[in-house]
Amino acid sequence: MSQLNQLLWLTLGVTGASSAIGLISLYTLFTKGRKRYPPGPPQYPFVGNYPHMPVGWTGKHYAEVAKIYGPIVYFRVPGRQFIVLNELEDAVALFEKRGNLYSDRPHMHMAHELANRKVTILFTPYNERYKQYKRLTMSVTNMRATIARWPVITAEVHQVLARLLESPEDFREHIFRHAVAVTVKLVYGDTVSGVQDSPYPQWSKNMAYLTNTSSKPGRWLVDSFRWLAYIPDWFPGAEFKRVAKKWRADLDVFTSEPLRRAKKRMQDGTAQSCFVVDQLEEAGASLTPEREDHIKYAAAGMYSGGVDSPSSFITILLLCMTRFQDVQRKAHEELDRVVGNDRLPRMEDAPQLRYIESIIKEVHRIHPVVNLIPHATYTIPAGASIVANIWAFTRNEAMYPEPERFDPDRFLDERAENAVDPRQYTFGLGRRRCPGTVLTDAFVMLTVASILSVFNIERAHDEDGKEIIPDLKFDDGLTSHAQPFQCCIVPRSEAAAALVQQKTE
Ligand code: HEM
Repeated sequence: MSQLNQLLWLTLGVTGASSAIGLISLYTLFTKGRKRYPPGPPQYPFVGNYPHMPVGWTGKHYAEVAKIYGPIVYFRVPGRQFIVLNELEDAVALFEKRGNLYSDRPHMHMAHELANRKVTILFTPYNERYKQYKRLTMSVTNMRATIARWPVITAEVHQVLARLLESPEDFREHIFRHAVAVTVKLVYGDTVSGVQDSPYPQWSKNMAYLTNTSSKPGRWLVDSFRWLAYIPDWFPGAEFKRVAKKWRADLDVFTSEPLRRAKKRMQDGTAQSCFVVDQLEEAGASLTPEREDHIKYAAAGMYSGGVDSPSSFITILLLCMTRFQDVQRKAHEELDRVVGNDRLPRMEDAPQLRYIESIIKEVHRIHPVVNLIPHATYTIPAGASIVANIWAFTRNEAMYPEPERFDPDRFLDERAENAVDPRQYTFGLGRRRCPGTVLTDAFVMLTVASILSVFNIERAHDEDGKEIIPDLKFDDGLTSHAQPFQCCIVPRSEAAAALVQQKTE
């Protein structure tokens, strides 16, 4: 049901009971104290800046608003306040230099309470429980642990190359399953590649949908009007409560079932070393329910974060390769020079693959997978969302001249001095910065180098034989994805295809 319909139903069914006094006090709330805050669009009575805030996580919109009101923009909607930072220095000053005050998460009632996401690391407030999750997560994703798992990642990369050879038209699904396979292997020690009826990809899809939809700004009236949470499930317009109930159940399966399976393999003596097995073994007889709970949710945080963002990123990179064929040609030249034609790329090649690395940086910049990053503050206005507009940082002309141009050379030639590596902020800033950066860099580098080493990413043709040049178009989720596009993934040579077959026979 559309938001407008929800509003109508709820207004008829419930708001009818609210008194004029309630409306007057809301209006007062909106109009008083306005001067203390940064500039922003004028607020309307009762709804504040609702009309200025599109549903969804679109950084470009807020960058446009910043052209009118300046780099720090203030918005207010009933029950919530947002300060959007459009310049990198401001985000560094708050999230990094004053991290003790700006590392909480804004409270989104639908996501946190009704769907129960408050127990998972991405949504957890900045407290002791969060610190336990982070410590456990970093034990898998730090540099040493990542290097120790290079063989696992490499074996999975060979698997995805084989899938792309078999059915290149399903490239999106293959890339998604590749991210699931790597993450599930590292976190739960279970195998996804080659298992036809593996439930892990579907659980990941459910979780990505839940994360993106439950947290969509402006999507849920209950985020602004918390009293709506108390209306009964059967009430007209209470569809959101039924949705939330389903999401709670999905979240429970997503967090509990992979752990239960790992414990079963431990009992059967077939468990492989991985995050949960190592942690449960280390705790041994002294495992408390609280510690098991921390392990369970730290694992689920990685299972969730390790799939949607990396697979979206690699898909966007393939979109860019389809569109920018000259860039792909230069990548092929580098791979032929560094890796040659008689083997597949290895992790050890990474330091020599400087052009591939600059493509990865440019893909992070041209469309950051996470456009807007919300933290919350304990300072005035307490509980307000302080949102880093990552998309706006990528369009800063002092760092990136001609920012709309896709040009990996900006990180290699004389412009490199000012071109801040976008990974410094596309993974977030400060204490909540993504714990998966090192792991992502290794995973992405080997996957991308291997795909480009074996395949040409060519443009599809329409029925008149004309090349289809895909547009750079994306959805507005918390994790943003490329809209559907066509490309043809073709082996560069028979020898390249044979290399893949040898590795996976
Ligand atoms: C292209 C790949 C990735 C991108 C662009 C990305 C981006 C992000 C961003 C922007 C945040 C929020 C940071 C903040 O609030 O300041 C985040 C959080 C997180 N990411 Fe990633 N991420 C990626 C890969 C991964 C991987 C591979 C893992 C698996 C370990 C992971 C696990 C997490 C977790 C657990 C959090 C929550 C951290 C918190 O709330 O404190 N991410 N990520």
